[in-house]
Amino acid sequence: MAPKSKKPDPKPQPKTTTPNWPPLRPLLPAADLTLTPLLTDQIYLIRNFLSGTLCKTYASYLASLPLTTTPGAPKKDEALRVNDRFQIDDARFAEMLWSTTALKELVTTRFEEDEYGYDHAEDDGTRSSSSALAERARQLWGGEPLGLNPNIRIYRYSAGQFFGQHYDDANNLTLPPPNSRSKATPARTTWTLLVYLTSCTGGETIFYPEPTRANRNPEPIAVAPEVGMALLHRHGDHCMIHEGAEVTGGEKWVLRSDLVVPR
Ligand SMILES: O=C(O)CCC(=O)C(=O)O
Ligand SMILES: [Fe+2]
Repeated sequence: MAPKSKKPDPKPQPKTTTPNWPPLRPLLPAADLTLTPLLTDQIYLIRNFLSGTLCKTYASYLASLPLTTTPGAPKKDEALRVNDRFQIDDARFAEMLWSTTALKELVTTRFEEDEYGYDHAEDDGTRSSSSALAERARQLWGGEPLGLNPNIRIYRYSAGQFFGQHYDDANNLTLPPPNSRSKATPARTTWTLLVYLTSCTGGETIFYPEPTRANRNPEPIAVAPEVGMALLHRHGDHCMIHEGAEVTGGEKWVLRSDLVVPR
């Protein structure tokens, strides 16, 4: 009898390969976009951050990725959430999302334009000096913004799915060197970035302001997903408790990363 052939050595587990992300175009010109405060120092919106066409391309591309339904086994202290997720470390994509879109420009130089509905720096004939602007940027973002967290998360919520109330943690990470001549940068996350790729019924991201003496019962702030809208909210020690409300119709697709500053 022929000897049993030896089982081939188990193949090394294939690492999840980096997605072949569709190009980030068409995009609206950065000049047409603004970073609008919803709650100063806490929540900002960029409407039309990604174009409708691009969001359609992305939602159908992302549906081809191996999303997994959570919860698997919910860990202690984890928010109750039910959605389909995909997660990948992709520094190149994070850098593209930061630099080729309007995000970098809005976050580093145009973050206060809309604070009073107009660009007040020019009113008295003076422009804020670039060092004053940089200082205000550091205050707001918790440091000089370097880019986005390479940890890219994709969520799909179908009807009945949601993300229960929670706080987002700040995380330490090391940004890879942009080229062979530079060094890796120790960094930390300070703000959450959510980009809504679809609209849906329900599915609002809802923030719950802390009661104060002046307002013991503040109204929750609900953001309804809009195609292509980006939302930035402060996280870590200054995070507001928030949730992703249950989707009642359609699908809610979200791309999640975080703003990163030096540590
Ligand atoms: O999907 C949402 O609306 C919220 C997501 C969220 O809170 C998170 O990713 O931490
Ligand atoms: Fe969150």
